[in-house]
Amino acid sequence: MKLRIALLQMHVEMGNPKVNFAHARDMMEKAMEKKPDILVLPETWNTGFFPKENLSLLADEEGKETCSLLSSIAASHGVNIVGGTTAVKVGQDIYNRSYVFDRKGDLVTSFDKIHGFSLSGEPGYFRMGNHLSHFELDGLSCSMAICYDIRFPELIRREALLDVDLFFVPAAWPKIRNHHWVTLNRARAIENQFYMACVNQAGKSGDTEYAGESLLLDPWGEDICHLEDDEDIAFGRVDTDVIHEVRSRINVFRDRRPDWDKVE
Ligand SMILES: NC(=O)CCC(=O)C(=O)O
Repeated sequence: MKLRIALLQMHVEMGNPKVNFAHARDMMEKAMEKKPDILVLPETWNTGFFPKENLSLLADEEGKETCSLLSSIAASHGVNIVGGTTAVKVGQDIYNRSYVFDRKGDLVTSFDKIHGFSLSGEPGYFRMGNHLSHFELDGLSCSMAICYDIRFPELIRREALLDVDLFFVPAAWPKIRNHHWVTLNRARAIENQFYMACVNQAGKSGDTEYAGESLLLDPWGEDICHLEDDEDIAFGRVDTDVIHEVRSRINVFRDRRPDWDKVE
């Protein structure tokens, strides 16, 4: 199976959801000129990561505005959308949440970021998730982690054991640690032998300069496409035959020792 992925490396205006919703719509419409099968957005593209003074006022109530926009673009263009994340308010709680829509505009799944980035105080503002994500798009087995989550290989491996073909990573990763962003994503792709669609914010948002460097990695950890630091859209192809080829040459899923903790 072969699918074309569009990585929407977006600049996000801190604390300005109105501007960001309009901008996300424009970028999705622009990406659709090349008719990809899946659109992928970055982390917290509605509010920025994240406006501490008024997050509760700015977060999307029940995710309604996010879902309405993503669902309408998905249905009108017949495209799958991995909607990055938005700050979503449910009752008194705020989640860093991803919504995924299929080509009909139906909600496939939602997923909440698991590890709060304590350096930015995220756990004090967001309620973190407790569930793995696993879903299908056009018959492709998919999963996801959000930004800081990629520093936790034990989480990604648990997801990978669900026989994942394509792993998504929406992020708001600063330029100051861009080598961590690229290296960690590449390592996760190599060790789990799946494709990774990693989409970061670009440019300055609030006080932070984001790395950009969104990338589509193949199961050898090689770049299929790799953006620079400016806002941009990249396109690349995922081919499940490549996954089978890689796993038949070095079959870590067959050779692994889940009983390792009993080895002396
Ligand atoms: N948005 C984030 O989770 C930032 C993570 C990050 O900057 C890091 O892990 O380094």
